[in-house]
Amino acid sequence: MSVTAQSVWNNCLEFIKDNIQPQAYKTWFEPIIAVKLTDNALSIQVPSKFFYEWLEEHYVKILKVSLTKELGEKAKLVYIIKMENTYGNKQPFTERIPSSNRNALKSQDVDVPFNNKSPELRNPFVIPGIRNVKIESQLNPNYSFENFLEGDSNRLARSAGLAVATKPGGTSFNPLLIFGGVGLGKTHLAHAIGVDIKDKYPEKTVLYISAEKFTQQYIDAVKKNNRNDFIHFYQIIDVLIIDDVQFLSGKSGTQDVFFHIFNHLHQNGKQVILTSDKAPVDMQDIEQRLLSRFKWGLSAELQNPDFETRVSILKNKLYRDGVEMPEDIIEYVAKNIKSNVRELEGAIISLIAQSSFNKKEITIDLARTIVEKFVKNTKREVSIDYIQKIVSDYFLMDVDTLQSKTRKRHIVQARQLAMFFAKKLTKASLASIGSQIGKRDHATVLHACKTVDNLSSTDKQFRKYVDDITKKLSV
Ligand SMILES: Nc1ncnc2c1ncn2[C@@H]1O[C@H](COP(=O)(O)OP(=O)(O)OP(=O)(O)O)[C@@H](O)[C@H]1O
Repeated sequence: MSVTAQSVWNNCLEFIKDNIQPQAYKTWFEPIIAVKLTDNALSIQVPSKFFYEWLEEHYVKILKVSLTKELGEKAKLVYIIKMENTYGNKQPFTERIPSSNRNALKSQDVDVPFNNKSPELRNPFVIPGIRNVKIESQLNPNYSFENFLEGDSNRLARSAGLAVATKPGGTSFNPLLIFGGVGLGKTHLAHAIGVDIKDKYPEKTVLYISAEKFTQQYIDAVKKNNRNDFIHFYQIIDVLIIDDVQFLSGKSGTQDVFFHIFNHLHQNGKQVILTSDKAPVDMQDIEQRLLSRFKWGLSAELQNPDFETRVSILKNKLYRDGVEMPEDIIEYVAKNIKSNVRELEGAIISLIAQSSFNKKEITIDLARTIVEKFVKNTKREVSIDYIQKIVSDYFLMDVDTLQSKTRKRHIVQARQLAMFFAKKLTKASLASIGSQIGKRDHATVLHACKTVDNLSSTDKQFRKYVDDITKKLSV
């Protein structure tokens, strides 16, 4: 039987299949097409540069062993990269890697026949299209379990995190969704899990990414026609940590791609960790099928820490920073800042800074001034619900009336003001604002924002509404 590119490649595939995970085989080897066999060189066509890069980084050894078995010690592999269909042209076209490159390949020593990586393709975490962004694990080693202090408010979430870190993908906490209010430690805990997994299982690919960055990467990938590469990239991660998933609200394209990535990871026993500022039942504008996935594992809440936990967090911070502080001052701060650990830490840092810059002794009086100023100056996170409540109270109506379908002028104006402030003070998308304020579409919200802008520069009374509500919302 004559030896063809196909027959050589089939034999290689049989060998490779026996030696790697079925899913990896399916993802990285099934799409390859054997194209040509000349002398000792087998040319294979791969779907993209990213694909090529991945093979080189992860499977070069097995490729070398299998091909050497087939073609002998002088075996060489040539990649042909199939370009993606960039300009709406239905016909895909192929691009050979530059001949100079191929020649270099052929002239290389047999011991390194596969070592043909071009430097720009070295990093497997570079998604084509966002080529210069190095992703790595993105974990912050300062956010560890040791310095995430335990209390009643976070015991469940912390223990679940520890269990996941011990056996990623192997517990029923998959996904693990950590939710809670602003500054309560969601990001810290999510990192701690990732850091611990990396310590215990250095070979695992762990990736921390904010939902916002994930969305941006996806938009870029779509723009550059790299959607499939984007999906492939995320599908090979062992532990995927996505922070602030509520950001996906109203972004149906990103939700859709995340749904596919999530399913793939989950089916393959990979761990998914999510954080959110609200429980799944309270998430707005997230598709039902995705919400139901979020509920598959464990949703663990981080609540406001109690007084004792707040004191321990402060003491721990001071200890780590090597600063001593009288007990009554620590207690004063812990008593007065209750609902946000970031503010708690911020106040103590300001206190230390003030006392050292101004050479002032740390007294209760100084603590009082700082805590007052600090709390006053801290911009509170405003929710769309809160905005609707403030606006409807201001116009002496209830929220249902503000959201109703009526065209009565003063109600329409109240609704438009609520939309305007939601756009100004929250990160929600126009679509999400519209759906939360009376189930309107994004165009209505856009129109509302323009109307409020126009009216406030032409109508004195209306300007007063805007100023009054601004004041109420900034208290
Ligand atoms: N239990 C804890 N022990 C020690 N430090 C904590 C604890 N909880 C929160 N912190 C600290 O509080 C700060 C805020 O935490 P983090 O950024 O994780 O909050 P978050 O819930 O993600 O906030 P956001 O809602 O703004 O995203 C961090 O410096 C973190 O280290």
